[in-house]
Amino acid sequence: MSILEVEGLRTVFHTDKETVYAVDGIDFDVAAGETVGLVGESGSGKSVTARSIMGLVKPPGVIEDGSVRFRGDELTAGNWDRHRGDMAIVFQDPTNSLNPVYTVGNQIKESLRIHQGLRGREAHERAVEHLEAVGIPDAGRRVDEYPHQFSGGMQQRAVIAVALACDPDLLICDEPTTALDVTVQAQILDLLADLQATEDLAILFITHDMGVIEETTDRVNVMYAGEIVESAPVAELFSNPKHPYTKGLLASIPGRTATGDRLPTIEGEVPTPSAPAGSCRFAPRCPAAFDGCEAVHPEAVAVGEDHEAACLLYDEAYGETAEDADFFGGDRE
Ligand SMILES: Nc1ncnc2c1ncn2[C@@H]1O[C@H](COP(=O)(O)OP(=O)(O)OP(=O)(O)O)[C@@H](O)[C@H]1O
Ligand code: NI
Repeated sequence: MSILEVEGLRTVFHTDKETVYAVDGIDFDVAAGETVGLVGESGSGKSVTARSIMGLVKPPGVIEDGSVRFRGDELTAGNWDRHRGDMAIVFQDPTNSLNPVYTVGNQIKESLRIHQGLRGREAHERAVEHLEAVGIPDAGRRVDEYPHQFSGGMQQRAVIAVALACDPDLLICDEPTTALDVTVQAQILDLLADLQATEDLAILFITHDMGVIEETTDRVNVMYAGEIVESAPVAELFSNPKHPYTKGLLASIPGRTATGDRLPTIEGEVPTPSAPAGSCRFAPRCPAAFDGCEAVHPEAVAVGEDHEAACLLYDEAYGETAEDADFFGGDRE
């Protein structure tokens, strides 16, 4: 059963200069106990998606269209408060998530008080348990320490403990390991996998790193300039990528392409979507683009079992005219 359903979500920013279609009509679901990935380069709309789900979009941003349902309850009708303890979010930088003037324990206890009505001794003991559960050694002592006394990795563990103290069903992780060094990053990913198994958590995992996606997720949504351009179960996406953008992201994983010491990367960067999509937003960077791509907006079509891509190469009406070349270094010498 899906606990989160996102349908036709459109979140725009009305700035003085232009309207930014940061999230432009996306659909995806997260089932109970499942880890769903949202991957794309910087500026593709991942964080705005997370904020939209959590009800954290602030002016000049507005959810203009679509639906976000938590266990069937429409959140965009202003119902976020009813689900405050059901969903939690962990951001990239733990230093911004922890309050420097309170002990780590007090921040967990605050969450326990609000969401579970626990106080005093009971809250204290539970806070220690939460720190132990996220792998903080000597938790009974460290519960009374301040965030600055924790290393970066320990701070992110503490942030996760605070998030879990409200006993959520859905945890959104927005680049939770990007600010950490590689070893610590791996430890945090292991921790999330363990927690998911023990707490039966659903996780929406946001990252720009395809390597992390492969290790962490069950299902992947690839995002580009406000749109989901491909979605599939993780093994299918990695063995049988369809969208040229996905192929480009995969080719940039170190060690994945056969030879050569230079990583093939996609040239250019994600454009700011400042007009409704009338064409493929990836076309200007796409090695497989053909005439139709600049004129027609591609809709998502089935390209395999439980696998969709929004690319004219796979649209019956257009794909015939294009050549499905093996670009991005498939057989590079
Ligand atoms: N407050 C804002 N005002 C105007 N535009 C915004 C605002 N916040 C985000 N955007 C725009 O929305 C788009 C998506 O941004 P978002 O932060 O969601 O990207 P992202 O995929 O999370 O990137 P990153 O990997 O860098 O975190 C970008 O074009 C960004 O400039
Ligand atoms: Ni982001």
